[in-house]
Amino acid sequence: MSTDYSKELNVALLAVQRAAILTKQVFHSHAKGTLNKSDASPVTIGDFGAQALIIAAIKANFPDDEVVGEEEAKDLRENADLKKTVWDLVKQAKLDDDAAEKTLGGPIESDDRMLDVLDMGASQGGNKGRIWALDPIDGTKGFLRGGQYAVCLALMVDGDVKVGVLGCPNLPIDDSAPLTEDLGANATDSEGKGVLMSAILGKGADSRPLTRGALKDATTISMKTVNDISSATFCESVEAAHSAHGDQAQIASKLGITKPSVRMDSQAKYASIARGAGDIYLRLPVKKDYQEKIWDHAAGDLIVREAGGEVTDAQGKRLDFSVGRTLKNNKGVVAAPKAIHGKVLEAVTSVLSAKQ
Ligand SMILES: Nc1ncnc2c1ncn2[C@@H]1O[C@H](COP(=O)(O)O)[C@@H](OP(=O)(O)O)[C@H]1O
Ligand SMILES: [Mg+2]
Ligand SMILES: [Mg+2]
Ligand SMILES: [Mg+2]
Repeated sequence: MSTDYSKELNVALLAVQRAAILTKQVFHSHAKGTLNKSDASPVTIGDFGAQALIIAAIKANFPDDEVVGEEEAKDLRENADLKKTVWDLVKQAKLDDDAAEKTLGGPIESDDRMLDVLDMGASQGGNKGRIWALDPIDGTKGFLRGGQYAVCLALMVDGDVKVGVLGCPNLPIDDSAPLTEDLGANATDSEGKGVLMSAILGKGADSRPLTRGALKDATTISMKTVNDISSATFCESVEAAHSAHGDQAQIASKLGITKPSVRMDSQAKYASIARGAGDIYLRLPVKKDYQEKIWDHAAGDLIVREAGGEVTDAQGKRLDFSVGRTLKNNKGVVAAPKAIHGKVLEAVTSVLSAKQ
């Protein structure tokens, strides 16, 4: 096993690239096979298929690694039609490059094996050993609505994130494309779209086109220097239930920001600030008891930090990925370039303490 994580990164990049072939196919089809999960959030055939493909690739290369994946096979075990639909998609999703496809272990052998592989995402996480955090489609609501979504994969070792990859099919390839409101709605994966970002701890962050997932073609990315916070661009969730739009508007106004926020689904927010298309990402809790999921943050947290940012919770604590499937030690997320993070956090504290 490599100690510089280059093999892990290579596998993760290719696995995310392959999974995105599947999600893009579903994105363009009318029937997305949407089901509602027990917490009333949606899951689609794209989520199931992408999770199976990525776990298969991880297990082919690192059989002893564990995976904390968002989805499970239960619904497919109970519904033969759904299982067949997902299997038809999974069978077809292949990289053009034979050598790369071989690196991922080739296709999954059978539909039953696909279900077993999907269920290998049941790790409870923790602070010991090698554990991957996988969100096969982050921003499922955005995916369904034609907004941003991301295929997210990160490797943690002893609870610390070492490798992070975000595949964003609907973000511009061009790192300098401005972050505009229309990237949040009516997003497409037409020409010029589709970016794959990554980071290895201590080695910086990169971006490359999603169609070229290998290590080649990478450009280094970094956050923008913000000389005047009042001109910063801040982004937040589209879903008002996922973060407190009202509190975030007050924080922005305290910082003198007059531009409206850019709302977009998924970890595309982390990706966008990491490359300086936006500057600040705020995610303040709506419900006190909601615990953020590690797969919603692991890759983005590392990519932003490696691009020169700081990511904390609303109290200024680093996100703690070592305590299970959720970030139970943290509330909220505040991500910004290192130089201004302290000022942003001051505004967060002042707005939140005024609410008590
Ligand atoms: N009440 C809540 N507060 C915060 N996040 C929530 C939430 N309910 C669901 N989520 C998470 O928000 C994620 C999407 O984040 P965003 O709002 O930034 O697009 C969802 O990921 P999935 O779409 O993978 O399920 C889900 O895990
Ligand atoms: Mg979900
Ligand atoms: Mg998610
Ligand atoms: Mg998801």
